[in-house]
Amino acid sequence: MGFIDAIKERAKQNKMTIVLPETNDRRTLEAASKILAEGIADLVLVGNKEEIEKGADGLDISKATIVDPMKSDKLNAYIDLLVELRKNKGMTPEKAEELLTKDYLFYGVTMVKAGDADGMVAGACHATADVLRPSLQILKTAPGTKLVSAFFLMVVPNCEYGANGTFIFSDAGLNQNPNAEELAAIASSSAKSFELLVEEEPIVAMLSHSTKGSAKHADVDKVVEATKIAKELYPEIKIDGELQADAAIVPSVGASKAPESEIAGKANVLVFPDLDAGNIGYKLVQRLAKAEAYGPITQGIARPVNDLSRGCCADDIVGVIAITAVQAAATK
Ligand SMILES: CC(C)(COP(=O)(O)OP(=O)(O)OC[C@H]1O[C@@H](n2cnc3c(N)ncnc32)[C@H](O)[C@@H]1OP(=O)(O)O)[C@@H](O)C(=O)NCCC(=O)NCCS
Ligand SMILES: CC(=O)OP(=O)(O)O
Repeated sequence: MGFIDAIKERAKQNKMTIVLPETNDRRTLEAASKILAEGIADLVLVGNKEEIEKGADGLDISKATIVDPMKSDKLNAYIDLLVELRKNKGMTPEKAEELLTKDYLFYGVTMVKAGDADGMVAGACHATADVLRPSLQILKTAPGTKLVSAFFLMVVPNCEYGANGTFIFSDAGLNQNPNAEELAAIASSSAKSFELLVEEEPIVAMLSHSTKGSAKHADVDKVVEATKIAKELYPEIKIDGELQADAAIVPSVGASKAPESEIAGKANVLVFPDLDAGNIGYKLVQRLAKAEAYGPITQGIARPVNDLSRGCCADDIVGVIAITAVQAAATK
């Protein structure tokens, strides 16, 4: 069974409730109809009932719960919750009502915070910052986590590298220029996410344009330092760096460029030095190698809220909803 089919089966066995706020997006409604037909999760669609039903013409979304913020009997409780959580940041009841009724992302995240949904998926028609900012502000980080980061679960067809072509690419969505400590934290979270979602041992490569001193630059020094920190803080993780991408995943290149490394040539978790590299890298593999790309999946938020690329298709949304359900079940 392939990666995403295995995730769907796991989601079906422990059904979670996922909220979808982008109900004006046809791909989201198509994904909703597939999720409900396959029994992968229970869904809450946020928006005006008539408009959603019109947008879903020809699709069966009858098993979804539709919540209209303007008519919701929870609105006052959510206003109070938002004010309580953000009063130090200037949140007033008026602002909270405006956010909750006009911005469905805020309504969805607040539902998750209140325990009325287990997770949220959005981003088909909102930029990543607009999806992640309310999530970070309202849900905050999981216990024991300081840094939230975001990865793509990549499934590359006909690929012998990684875990039969399955990889985590991290951080490909959130932290723009992580320092060495932050890169080490991203490596640790990504290893845990790989274990949870792929159910295989993570083998982590800290990527660079240099392999074991082949190039000299401050950017290389950052990755070397991050690798040192990660090895000290997380001795249980199989990790090495700095490695170029070919040395990280291709056994013959790893053996030639980094013969002492136990990781080189075997990596399945690729930690990129910054968001430029991670985001550009995932999109190239997705488009040129025709890989499935699920994400950006967040790690380290108290409850799962996951993002999408605006270039996604309905099946990508189905995959991210199933992944969100598995993350939610693991933390419930
Ligand atoms: C996600 C993002 C919007 C956060 O931006 P920001 O400017 O830090 O936002 P804010 O300052 O409003 O922060 C919001 C809250 O999140 C917290 N936060 C921000 N980044 C965080 C992180 N990585 N981990 C944990 N908390 C974080 C802040 O501490 C803040 O908390 P507070 O409001 O309670 O004090 C920003 O990192 C971003 O734009 N990233 C790039 C996204 C992107 O364009 N990706 C490319 C396409 S996938
Ligand atoms: C993940 C990502 O790059 O998102 P978008 O394509 O929407 O900018």
